[in-house]
Amino acid sequence: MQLPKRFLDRMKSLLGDEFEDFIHSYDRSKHQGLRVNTLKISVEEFLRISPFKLKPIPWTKDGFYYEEGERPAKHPYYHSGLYYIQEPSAMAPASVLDVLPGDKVLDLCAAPGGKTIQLAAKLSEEGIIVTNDINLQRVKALIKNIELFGIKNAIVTNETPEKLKKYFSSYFDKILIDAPCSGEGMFRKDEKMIKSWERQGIEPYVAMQRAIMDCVDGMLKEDGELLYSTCTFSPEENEGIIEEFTAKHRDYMILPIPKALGFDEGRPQWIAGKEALKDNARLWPHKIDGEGHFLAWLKKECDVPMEIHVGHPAEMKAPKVFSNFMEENLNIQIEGSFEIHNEQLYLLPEGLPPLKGLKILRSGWLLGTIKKDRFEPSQAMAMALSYRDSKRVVNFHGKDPMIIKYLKGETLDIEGAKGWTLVCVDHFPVGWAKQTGTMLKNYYPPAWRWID
Ligand SMILES: C[S@@+](CC[C@H](N)C(=O)[O-])C[C@H]1O[C@@H](n2cnc3c(N)ncnc32)[C@H](O)[C@@H]1O
Repeated sequence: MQLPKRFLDRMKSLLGDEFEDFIHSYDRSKHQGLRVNTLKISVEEFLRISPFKLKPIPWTKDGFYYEEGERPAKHPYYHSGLYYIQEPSAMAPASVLDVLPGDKVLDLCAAPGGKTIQLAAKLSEEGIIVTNDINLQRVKALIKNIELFGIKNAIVTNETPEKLKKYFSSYFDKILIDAPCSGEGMFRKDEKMIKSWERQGIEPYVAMQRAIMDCVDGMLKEDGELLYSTCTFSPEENEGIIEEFTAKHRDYMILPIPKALGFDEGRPQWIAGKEALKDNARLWPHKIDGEGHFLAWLKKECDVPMEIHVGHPAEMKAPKVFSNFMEENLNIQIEGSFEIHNEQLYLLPEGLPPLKGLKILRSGWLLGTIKKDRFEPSQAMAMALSYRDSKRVVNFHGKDPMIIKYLKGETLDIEGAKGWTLVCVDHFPVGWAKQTGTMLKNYYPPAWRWID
């Protein structure tokens, strides 16, 4: 791999004796990881049914290395949202941020959503995750992942941090800023990053990171926590940003990130910064089985806990067509506050402030479309149900060729009682079909179809 000379010279002067080890890591192969989606399956159960040989990733309970040559994205279990494929070091930020069920969480730079899915699993369906990205194309991938992984309590926005700040004043318990960065830590994984680095360098990213960080304080509650992460080595984008932020916001304390997992200390000496920056973590490709990352974990301190009052959207009961749909097709009652946007019915998470004026692409659980007196259930609904919730289920074994036919969008010659039918692989839902009596009409979304 041809690394830029400017990059090598800088790393050599920063790392000194360590440089040789660092540079040799580029001759080793990259590591592949997957993370079990605990919203759908426990780690123990997944390990029991896993078709792959897996080895634990030390810094996250649900993450595993898989071996070279395996193709987990080409398995029906991937289509049922049982796991997300993610670079192992990228699992660290959401693993360190201490998200608890019931928290209100912001993932500010979220697309395509690897960390959102991890944070949502920690919420265990209680609380809210607002997941945002400034890039609309990337938000589309984020929405697909929200649906595939069965997340019901996400608000997906396509906004600037400045605008979000106006709506979510002192609202969040936890904020993740997985900042846009120069990507030096990803050179081994993705050589395209080298070209982009040569074109842009680090300066534009430092400016973006500063602007983003300027907005987060207003959105975090007192006593709340913030995790800042990048996948780059340059001190200006890492310790430099945290030094500046904590100098501006004296009520923030740097929390120590445990180092027993192979993580290294932050390097205040590289920017003449304060000692406390050592509590940040650096993940080095020559010290762990993963790519380069930086993590800073901060807490906003307060003396007296503050009561935050937020407005609530008007309550709306389930519309009649949806109640009829539930009665005919489900074994459960979906209850709460509903909202209809462009014929689409959503179940809203509880405790939202008024959001009129924000560019929202998903508000909670998209249940389906109301077309006059008909209700058509969504893929997002299928992916967040359990097979027990549906009155009619067709279940295929993971190795049954019929499941691939379904995932390819084909009609299946299977007889059964008429009505909406949840199609499952080993009892994990993958989508809807409509049973006509003699066959299953396929409702698997064309954009999600299996391609050989
Ligand atoms: C490192 S990537 C995020 C990866 C993501 N957290 C994940 O785990 O899948 C950084 C993201 O920040 C977004 N971004 C850049 N500037 C932003 C801004 N000012 N506000 C919000 N998002 C921004 C980019 O579009 C990009 O998707």
